Amino acid sequence: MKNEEMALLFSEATPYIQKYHGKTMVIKYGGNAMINETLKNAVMNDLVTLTLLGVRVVLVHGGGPAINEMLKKVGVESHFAGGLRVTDDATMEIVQQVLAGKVNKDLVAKLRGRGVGLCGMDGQMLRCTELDPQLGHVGEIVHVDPTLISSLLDSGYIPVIATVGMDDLGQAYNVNADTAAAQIAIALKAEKLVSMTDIAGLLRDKEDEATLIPEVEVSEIEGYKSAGIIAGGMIPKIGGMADAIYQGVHEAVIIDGRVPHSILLELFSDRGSGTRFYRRSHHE
Ligand SMILES: Nc1ncnc2c1ncn2[C@@H]1O[C@H](COP(=O)(O)OP(=O)(O)O)[C@@H](O)[C@H]1O
Ligand SMILES: CC(=O)N[C@@H](CCC(=O)OP(=O)(O)O)C(=O)O
Repeated sequence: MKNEEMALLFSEATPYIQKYHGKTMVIKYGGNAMINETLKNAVMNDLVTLTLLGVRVVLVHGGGPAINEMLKKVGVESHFAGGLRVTDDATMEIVQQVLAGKVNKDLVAKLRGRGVGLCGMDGQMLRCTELDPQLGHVGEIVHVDPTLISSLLDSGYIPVIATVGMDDLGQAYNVNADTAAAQIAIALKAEKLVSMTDIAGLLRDKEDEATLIPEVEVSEIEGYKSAGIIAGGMIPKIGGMADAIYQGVHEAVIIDGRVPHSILLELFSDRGSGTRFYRRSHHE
């Protein structure tokens, strides 16, 4: 990069650095975008950069593919309904082991001493009840207690959260990571919710990236749903985006986690990518 380009980059970033300084950002990193170690390392490096720029970063992670792999290894069959994993006792055990164990600690290890790995059971952060008896131990979040997250942020750490919650009796629940990230963002009164996934954003035709929908006004979501555009893992993702916007999170976007440094480009440049959600009355 030429010196001039470098200088331009910094001057373009300055207003954004100012805007996000001291603000809370909830970043959801989907299992499907954890393609390889190099990319995971790059994403975690970017999160450290964000904290050095004064952003209060909360990482909420998925791990669907890693759960699938382990379930296959131990011979437990798995099904999804409406984008959610049907979770019986055996599945719940694996979800807890993989999500709150391996996936969580692998990410913590890449945050160069700044990460603290937690799951929704810690500090009763994600209090759950059963969402639907047909889905088994899939949790509906009834309360988010952000105390533990806030105290870690105040101490300069990056909380790394696996979305396993529990009820008052200690029963574990499997919570979709996008749903949890949105509820956590709401409870923290976050400035921004970013979901990093393995696709360019919400597409009209999911096989064709040229059909990217760059902006969605939240009241349009129902129309997209009835047109069958939103399917599979996109269902809880879009639901989370809408909840966040309706409940006071200022910005919510889905970006392509496979693109190197997509999070830095989204936050600090004019080249916003992916799909941005907004509410008309709040649209600048
Ligand atoms: N309209 C759509 N636009 C984009 N992706 C879609 C759409 N409908 C369904 N999808 C699917 O949603 C997937 C992303 O959700 P998911 O697999 O849960 O990823 P993550 O692990 O990042 O949460 C995409 O890879 C795509 O296959
Ligand atoms: C209830 C439910 O579906 N839970 C998810 C939790 C992990 C997740 O959401 O991971 P991704 O973000 O990688 O999809 C699951 O069991 O796969």
